[in-house]
Amino acid sequence: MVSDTIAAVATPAGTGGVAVIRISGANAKDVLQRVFPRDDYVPGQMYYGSIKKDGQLLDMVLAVFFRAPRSYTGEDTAELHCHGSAVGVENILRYVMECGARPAQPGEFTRRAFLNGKMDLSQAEAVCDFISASSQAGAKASLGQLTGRLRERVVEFQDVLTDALAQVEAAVEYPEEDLETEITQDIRPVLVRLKKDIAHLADTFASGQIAKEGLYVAIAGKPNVGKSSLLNALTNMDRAIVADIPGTTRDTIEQSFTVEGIRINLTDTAGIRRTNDFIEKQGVERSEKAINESKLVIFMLDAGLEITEEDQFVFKTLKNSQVDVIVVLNKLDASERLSEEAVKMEFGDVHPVRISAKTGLGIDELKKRIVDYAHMDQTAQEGILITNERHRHALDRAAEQMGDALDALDAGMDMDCVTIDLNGAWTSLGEITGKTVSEEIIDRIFTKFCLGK
Ligand SMILES: Nc1nc2c(c(=O)[nH]1)N(C=O)[C@@H](CNc1ccc(C(=O)N[C@@H](CCC(=O)O)C(=O)O)cc1)CN2
Ligand SMILES: Nc1nc2c(ncn2[C@@H]2O[C@H](COP(=O)(O)OP(=O)(O)OP(=O)(O)O)[C@@H](O)[C@H]2O)c(=O)[nH]1
Ligand SMILES: [Mg+2]
Repeated sequence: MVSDTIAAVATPAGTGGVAVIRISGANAKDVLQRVFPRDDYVPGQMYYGSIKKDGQLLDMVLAVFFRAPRSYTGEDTAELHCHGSAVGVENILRYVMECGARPAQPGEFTRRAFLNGKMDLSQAEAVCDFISASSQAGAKASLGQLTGRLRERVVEFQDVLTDALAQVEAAVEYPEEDLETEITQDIRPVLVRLKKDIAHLADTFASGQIAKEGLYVAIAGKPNVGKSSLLNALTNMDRAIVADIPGTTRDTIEQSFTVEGIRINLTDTAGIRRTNDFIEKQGVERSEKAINESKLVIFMLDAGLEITEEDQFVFKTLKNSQVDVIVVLNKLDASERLSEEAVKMEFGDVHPVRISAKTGLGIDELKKRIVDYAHMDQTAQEGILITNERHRHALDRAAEQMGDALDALDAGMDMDCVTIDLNGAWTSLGEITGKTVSEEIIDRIFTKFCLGK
């Protein structure tokens, strides 16, 4: 494959300790030779020296050359490790372009790595996810994929399919030998098992989403129960205005924090109640929207008050939106008029967390309850978590096609039908590794990358 030579700054824009310029393509060595002349470069060895243009010093740098295919992209690649000066880097990059490279497009280095077989599509996507990970859990999930664990699993699935297909094809080819019954008996359990494994992997998407994006949690309750105080206590910030006036919070307030490496995206909402106030009404609508967009809602009650119609109104809203709920009894530092029994009588078999947003009592326990919830649907197999909608879709589709194949088998349909479904499942799986995706999809994936990657 002939490819032109691309270059870009691989490190973030601006001032830094060191900035790296990366050059990749058939002419990478020529370009390097011109900006950083040497007799030869031992691949992988770093050399210290100057970059001079028309006798004028641009920077003192470290340079390294990697020979194809032993590089990140699989092409000849050179790197210039410059001082992290915005002006200096600009000068060197311009010089590199003048010496025969052209600016790389976003994701173009990794795209070349993919096209040269250095990694599959799931690994390339994981590179992007790892860079933008905002929590330990997200970093861990993407790093697992980056090292090829998802690819290996998918290839395992495909190998099973390939074997099954070979057997089915034997039955098609020698119909007179009545192999069909025998083969059906042989492969049926294998296919059932495979379908289950594929579906199981797809199911890790719920946990994968939490790892990647964080868990979306809203705080809901009638006005003045202490929702904003709880947002401040959980995030350890003075983020939301707190006042002893019902209806203080008008708009939703979002703030993220992490517990045990899991990102929690918390939304404080306006107290929900029936109101004729125009602004408050819109606040309530936004609260309902925030609740619908959350997986988990902290339903807050004031322990100093009996349950009121307003509390029941909030609870009804939560029931309607079918979110999971943690009930919290707040203001326990002040008084306790509301008993746990009364709460259970009203709202069912909940285990309220007893807190004081003011003193911090019970906040750690509440955090633990939230983290336990995040771990609840942990169905990870061998630590692989699906974090990408595209991958989940492909797995769902493959599981569906496996189901179709089994139905065809059980209905005693023509073996050709089984072959079509199994081939379909194989193709769906191939979308994850990139074996069976269109150019457009590959384009779409790589243009989302950052420049220099
Ligand atoms: N300076 C620098 N640091 C970096 C990168 C880079 O491109 N440059 N990477 C970019 O993302 C990551 C490391 N990824 C890399 C992956 C493969 C190869 C590579 O040269 N592979 C060859 C040879 C392996 C070997 O010598 O054992 C190969 O696969 O054949 C280099 C970097 C993170 N750190
Ligand atoms: N004693 C005590 N007071 C609290 C506690 N939490 C909140 N408060 C007080 O209750 C009042 C209302 O608190 P907020 O946090 O503004 O309540 P809110 O639910 O956000 O109210 P709205 O935004 O109006 O819906 C304030 O005066 C807080 O100081 C608590 O744990 N104990
Ligand atoms: Mg508030």
